Amino acid sequence: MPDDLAAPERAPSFPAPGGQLPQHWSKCFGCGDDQPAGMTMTFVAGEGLDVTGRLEVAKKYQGGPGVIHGGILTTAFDEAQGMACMSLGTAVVTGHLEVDFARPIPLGSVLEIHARIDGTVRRKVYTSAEARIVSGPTADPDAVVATSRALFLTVGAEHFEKVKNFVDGTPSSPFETSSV
Ligand SMILES: CCCCCCCC/C=C\CCCCCCCC(=O)SCCNC(=O)CCNC(=O)[C@H](O)C(C)(C)COP(=O)(O)OP(=O)(O)OC[C@H]1O[C@@H](n2cnc3c(N)ncnc32)[C@H](O)[C@@H]1OP(=O)(O)O
Repeated sequence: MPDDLAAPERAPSFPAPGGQLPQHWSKCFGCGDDQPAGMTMTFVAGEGLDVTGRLEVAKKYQGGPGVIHGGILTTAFDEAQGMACMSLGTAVVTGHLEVDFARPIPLGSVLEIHARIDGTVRRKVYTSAEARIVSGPTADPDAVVATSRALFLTVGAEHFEKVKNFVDGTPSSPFETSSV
């Protein structure tokens, strides 16, 4: 974490504390409602540059016997820390993300992930988050079961220009075929 972190303003477009965040993209695997395979995470704004996300740990997310797959948990952190960046009012993408898995997370549990912006340097947005099991098997809202740190980069609309024709998984341009 750099020493010269700036503390950004909360964007006026960010929901009031306790308010539900909109999906950032309906086909997103993490939060979209137009993504049948997705995790349908939901998010509530915190008091500052932070959010609390919720994930129901479905059977299909199994990695080891009875527990969440580490990649799914990593995805949940990516989504939560990205959604915290919504408080800046600009689009971001993940540059780097690391996770510490502290406790097993059983299938059937409900996770809450509290994620925040720690500060910014130019386009770099430093974030962190913790996960807790708030209901279901082994629930203990005081116990942190995993933590994450991630670096996001703010991007403009041009970042998505080259890939925008692939949103439905069917390349239409420049290849004009779905076999590519
Ligand atoms: C995703 C949809 C967003 C929709 C937006 C709606 C608005 C809502 C807002 C918010 C909600 C968002 C919710 C999202 C949740 C999910 C997010 C994901 O999963 S995103 C997919 C995975 N990530 C990628 O696909 C990136 C692929 N990588 C790239 O495109 C580039 O590498 C990119 C943009 C990350 C950086 O490339 P450069 O050319 O723009 O920037 P350079 O000049 O290389 O770096 C700028 C600074 O960042 C540092 N930097 C870059 N990458 C770094 C890294 N990996 N580690 C450390 N530093 C890094 C560099 O050292 C440089 O630092 P110095 O300013 O010079 O100090």
